[in-house]
Amino acid sequence: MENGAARTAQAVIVAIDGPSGTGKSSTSKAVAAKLGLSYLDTGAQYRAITWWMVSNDIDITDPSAIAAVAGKPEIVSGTDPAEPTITVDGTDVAGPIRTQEVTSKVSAVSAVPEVRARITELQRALAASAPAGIVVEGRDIGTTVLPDADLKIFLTASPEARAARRSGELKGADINATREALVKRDAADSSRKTSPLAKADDAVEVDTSDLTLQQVIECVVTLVEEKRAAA
Ligand SMILES: Nc1ncnc2c1ncn2[C@@H]1O[C@H](COP(=O)(O)OP(=O)(O)O)[C@@H](O)[C@H]1O
Ligand SMILES: Nc1ccn([C@@H]2O[C@H](COP(=O)(O)OP(=O)(O)O)[C@@H](O)[C@H]2O)c(=O)n1
Repeated sequence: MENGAARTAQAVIVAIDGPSGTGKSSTSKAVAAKLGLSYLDTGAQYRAITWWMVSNDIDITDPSAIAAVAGKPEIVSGTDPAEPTITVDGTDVAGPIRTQEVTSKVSAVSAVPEVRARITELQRALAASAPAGIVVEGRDIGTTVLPDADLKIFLTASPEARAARRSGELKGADINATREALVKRDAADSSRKTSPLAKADDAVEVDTSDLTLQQVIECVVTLVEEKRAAA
């Protein structure tokens, strides 16, 4: 990727991918804050376009109906890791994109190629304009969105660990139901035709099942610092 005029000499692009509950958001935010980088949660963008589809009564079982309106909503992401924001047509949707309804529909919407093309364009533009560099987290960042990233990390964790973390967040949620929903979403995200959830060949895989969040953050910070020192 070409560095724009506004970027520093050491601008660094970090791609963090992996399934739900592996620690992508928490790790990416903390690493970006610690290193003075921007931060982009690409899952929030797919959730935002899904929220718009649901709010506008688009039939999400019909990929052509989704494709026909994929260009309509204006999705804007704020990339400060201390205060990430997401708006759709000027409305703050940080809360509404986390509902059970959006979570259960996001894989179907994000499988539509026109949706991916639109969102990928936004992601590349944000990465190219981040002054000191950026940590971008998602499912296809290292493979498709930013294949020339300076560092690629693929986070994994057992379904049990991931379900325990998620049901800790969703107070009172049944752990088995949470686990099943996660595994189902992983399968949908991994099996779609257009840029599925996958580890890039040159990504460093980190199994976070038995690591604390702090250990994962330190591991990624060290990897970024090593890359910078070698550049
Ligand atoms: N290594 C870890 N050990 C324990 N809990 C973790 C770890 N990493 C993340 N968490 C917790 O698990 C939950 C899901 O993490 P999150 O960063 O949102 O994952 P993802 O973005 O991959 O879905 C959060 O509540 C987070 O605090
Ligand atoms: N780069 C990305 C990021 C998310 N997504 C989709 O968006 C959904 C929500 O992503 P997320 O990161 O918010 O999910 P959680 O891991 O936070 O539950 C995923 O299940 C994918 O369907 C994607 O297709 N590509």
